[in-house]
Amino acid sequence: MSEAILEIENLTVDFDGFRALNQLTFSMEPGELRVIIGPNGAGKTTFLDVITGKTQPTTGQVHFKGRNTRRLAEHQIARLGIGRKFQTPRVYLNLTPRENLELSCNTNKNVLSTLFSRPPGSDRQRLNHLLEITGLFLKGDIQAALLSHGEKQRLEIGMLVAQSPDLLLVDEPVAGLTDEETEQTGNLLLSLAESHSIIVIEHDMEFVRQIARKVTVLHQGSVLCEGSIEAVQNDPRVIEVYLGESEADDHE
Ligand SMILES: Nc1ncnc2c1ncn2[C@@H]1O[C@H](COP(=O)(O)OP(=O)(O)OP(=O)(O)O)[C@@H](O)[C@H]1O
Repeated sequence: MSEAILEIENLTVDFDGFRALNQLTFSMEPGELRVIIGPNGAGKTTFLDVITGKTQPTTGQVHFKGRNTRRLAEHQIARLGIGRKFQTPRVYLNLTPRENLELSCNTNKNVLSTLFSRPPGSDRQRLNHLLEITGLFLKGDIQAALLSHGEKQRLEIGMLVAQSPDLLLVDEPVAGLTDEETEQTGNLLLSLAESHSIIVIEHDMEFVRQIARKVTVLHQGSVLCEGSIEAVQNDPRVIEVYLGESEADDHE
């Protein structure tokens, strides 16, 4: 078995006395596409926040590619090879998808030099490849403002990939998307999974079924169970946790 790309031991995060993560232990192999689910407040976002260095754990360790990230700042962790996609797309709306991707490929360049110089051949090939895998090749030269919400989401995933991270963290990528856009985003993540390790947080179970190989269920800041989507959905502990949540919703 190869060395884990991400190894997390006994992670605890306390916010003013509230325990958001509780002795959480998690491990992931290189090349895995792991989906994390869990009811509201289970700690999913906090989990990503600790991996990226945005939140410091109260206790516990995160090792990325064998390196303890404890004393590293957010930008240093990003540079080690962790890229994060937030829920809302953050693309430059007045630039084209191609220009957005080019800026991300070369973070040393600024907007003006990107707009006024032609990229060398190898970069052009890479940009074309990114436009192809995100399904934006035919829209590569229109203003990004004209893209649909789903296309903007895929563009932002492409921008993340342009920075060549080893591990992609993707938070609720299909919230607010149509069924067709959801499927396209799923296909994009599946094709990226051939060459990246990916963690996806998602509530949409249809989408989870489309992409998931292994699912981790979080509950009250700890791992409740892990396994295939079928195993997890039939696990009585998971059923109980989700039933409890929908009963609470009914009483709101
Ligand atoms: N900065 C903070 N200060 C205090 N409590 C916080 C803070 N951040 C998160 N929490 C609490 O920690 C718990 C876990 O939050 P988190 O956002 O990680 O859950 P989640 O699983 O991502 O939930 P959701 O699915 O609703 O996004 C929640 O009860 C939340 O209110």
